[in-house]
Amino acid sequence: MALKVGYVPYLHAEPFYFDMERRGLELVEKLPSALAEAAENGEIDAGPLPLVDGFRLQDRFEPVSGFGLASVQKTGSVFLYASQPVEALQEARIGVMDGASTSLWLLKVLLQLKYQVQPSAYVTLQEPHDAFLAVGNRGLRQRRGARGFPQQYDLGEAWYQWTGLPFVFSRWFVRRDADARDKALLEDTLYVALEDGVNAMYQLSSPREELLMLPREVMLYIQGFRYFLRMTEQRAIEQFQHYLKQLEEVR
Ligand SMILES: C=C(O[C@@H]1C=C(C(=O)O)C=C[C@H]1O)C(=O)O
Repeated sequence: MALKVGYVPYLHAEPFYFDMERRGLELVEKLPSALAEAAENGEIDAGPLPLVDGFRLQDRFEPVSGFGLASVQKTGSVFLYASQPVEALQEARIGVMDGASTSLWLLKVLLQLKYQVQPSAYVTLQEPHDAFLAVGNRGLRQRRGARGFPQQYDLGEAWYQWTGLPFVFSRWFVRRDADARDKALLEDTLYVALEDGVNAMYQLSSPREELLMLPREVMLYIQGFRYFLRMTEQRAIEQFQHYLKQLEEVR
């Protein structure tokens, strides 16, 4: 049986899927925030799970080598837009775009521990809000700003300025009891992704109209990510876990 793989419909995730359908893997579209549940209830066997969700699924899912997604110095698509400077967001209501999971925890860590402000609530975008978190392709489309919210912060950049580290958003996981040959196939398609998937994004000849991006902008955006997690990214994960623990303690 072909593995069912969670497909995140974001531009920066496209390299991962470059070789998958051709090799017989079945893609199931999911926002990052829906991947963990889909993994738990058997809708998918593998996928780039948000870092925070990966922590709690480790008994049934194992990492696929070092594959994952990290921003190096900034994301270009994970933004907080605010009506006032971030230091003034004490008691503010923060809207959160569908899809956010680890990025929401990154926002909480930054607000409470870096900027020392405690918002009053995290709400949906349909409810009134003083600031909001944008991710994925909607974040990309709004990269030049959001009307009514003059302050804009790239969360990957805020994290990098604070820690000097990249930020890890997701890691590839596969069901521990999946067939060994299926696991090997998945891993191999991800190695192809690292080379050919990323290269394909560097060699686009036409603009991505829906995202208002020229080929060169796509290239620069993709260059801002790492698709394989090494020592520095591992240290970044540990640093983030340390802050998540601190967040629990101050609550
Ligand atoms: C870098 C981004 O991060 C995405 C957001 C994630 C999350 O919030 O859990 C997980 C993986 C990424 O696909 C983005 O949205 O641009």
